Amino acid sequence: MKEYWTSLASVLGVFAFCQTILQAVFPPELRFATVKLFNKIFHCFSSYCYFDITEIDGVNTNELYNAVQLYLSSSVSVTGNRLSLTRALNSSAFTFGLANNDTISDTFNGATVLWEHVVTQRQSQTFSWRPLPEEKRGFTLRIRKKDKPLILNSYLDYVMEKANEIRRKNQDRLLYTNSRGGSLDSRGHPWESVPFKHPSTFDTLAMDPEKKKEIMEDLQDFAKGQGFYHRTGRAWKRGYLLYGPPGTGKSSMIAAMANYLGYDIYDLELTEVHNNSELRKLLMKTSSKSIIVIEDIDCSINLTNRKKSNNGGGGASRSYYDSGDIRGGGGGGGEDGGNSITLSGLLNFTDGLWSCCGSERIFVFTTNHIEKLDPALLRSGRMDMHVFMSFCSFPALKILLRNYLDYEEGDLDGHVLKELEMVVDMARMTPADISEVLIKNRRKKERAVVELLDTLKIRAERNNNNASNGGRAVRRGKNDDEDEEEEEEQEKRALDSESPKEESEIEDNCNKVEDEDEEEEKEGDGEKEKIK
Ligand SMILES: Nc1ncnc2c1ncn2[C@@H]1O[C@H](COP(=O)(O)OP(=O)(O)OP(=O)(O)O)[C@@H](O)[C@H]1O
Ligand SMILES: [Mg+2]
Repeated sequence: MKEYWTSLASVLGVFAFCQTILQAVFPPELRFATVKLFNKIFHCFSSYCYFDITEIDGVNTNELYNAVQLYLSSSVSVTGNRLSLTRALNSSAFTFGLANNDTISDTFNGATVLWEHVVTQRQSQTFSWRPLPEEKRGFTLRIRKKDKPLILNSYLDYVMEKANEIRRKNQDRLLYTNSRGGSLDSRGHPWESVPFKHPSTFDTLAMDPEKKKEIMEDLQDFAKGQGFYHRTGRAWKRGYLLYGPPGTGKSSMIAAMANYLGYDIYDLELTEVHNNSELRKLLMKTSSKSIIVIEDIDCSINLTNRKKSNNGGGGASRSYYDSGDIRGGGGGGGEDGGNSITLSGLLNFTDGLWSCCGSERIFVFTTNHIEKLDPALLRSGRMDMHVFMSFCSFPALKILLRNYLDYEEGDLDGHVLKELEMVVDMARMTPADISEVLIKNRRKKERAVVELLDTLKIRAERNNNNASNGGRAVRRGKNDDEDEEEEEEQEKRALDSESPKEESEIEDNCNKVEDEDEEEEKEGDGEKEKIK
């Protein structure tokens, strides 16, 4: 035993001596080259090749890393022994993942591959312009050399496709916002995200069925149109402009689109963007299969060369200038601090070369005042589809009755339906107004219909009277904003003063229905007693 320890000590001694000589004689570059050479020799004799898929690729987040993580989460949950388990904030689903530095094998077309999740601590002295995550994460894929030409590309395509499928199936889509201003998070993202759970779908959306069908088909064509866009040399993107009065379902339509296609939403708050280059960076950080939304575009950018100052209502704390710029009120640049996005910057965002960095993206702009938009924004090819979200029509009303009261076409009395049809267009009520009436009385369906009919009739009559007092409307117009605003104010005040009357009338009618209900109940009780 003693002899064994003596020989071990002498071997270690010789090894240490050689190392000291090596360090003393050879410079570090040579030592590094020697290690590299050894590695090369080792790889020559190894029958495997390795591919590193790092989480952050230079400055961008590597889409493949996220896809692999998702793809493995589905297979890991079944087979793995050691799993990492996460649940994102507000998310309903648990996600299984490969634990740090753990491995899992997978088979594809008869070949076996091995995935390793590699997590290492980032060295603190690493210099970076922005804060980096403390850990460096990545996956290493090991494939037999002989399998590499056969499977590598098709396997990675398969992984990407599967990951997309899983995401869509999980319904785990994200709503991104740039409300943090220009600052980046530790992974270099300017966007913050929350799980997107808006329940609006094309089924619940009250609008003309023909128009709805057209939009759904257009979306389907777009989603399946990779080949078409490639063949025709067009960027794989599409623009929608949704316009119409408040409460007609523009935002609901965006949610329905996202739910229909399974896309994420990027809700771009222009008032938080300080200049064109920041806008471009935001665009670069959006992923494919997403909808990029700018709501109330007419309020975010001055397109009419009118001087107007905004006192900060509704989050639009900006001043507007003749140049068509918007300047960041809170951007620290003051009026002339150089913080501005221009209309051309915005057009480049949707249409220029930068708009193609990524694919399969839909741009949606919404506005209540299409007439205020610059023709450049409306030019054909820029916003491919202009969708007018109108006041509630009769077909849309039927959808609301079905959704809120569970009334199908034949359930309602034909006479009531006819009456509804006659007044609904003239009433010019938005689906939002109508759903308010319905939701208030959803437990008493008949009362809901009576109240709705009364409200529609009163509104229709008022609109009729207003139309016959047309002189007022002619006097207005002339592009005089102050007049316009004052008239809006007056109408609002008139509306307010009318509403008590409306309510009392409606109340009377509803009381009638309630009395009838009570009588019916009494009769019913009487009958029950008789049966007893
Ligand atoms: N077409 C519609 N179909 C179903 N519900 C609707 C529709 N339009 C409005 N609503 C209801 O009214 C609410 C407000 O609608 P929404 O926010 O989509 O309107 P909007 O057109 O985006 O309004 P704004 O111009 O003020 O942003 C929705 O939550 C929804 O319940
Ligand atoms: Mg909206």
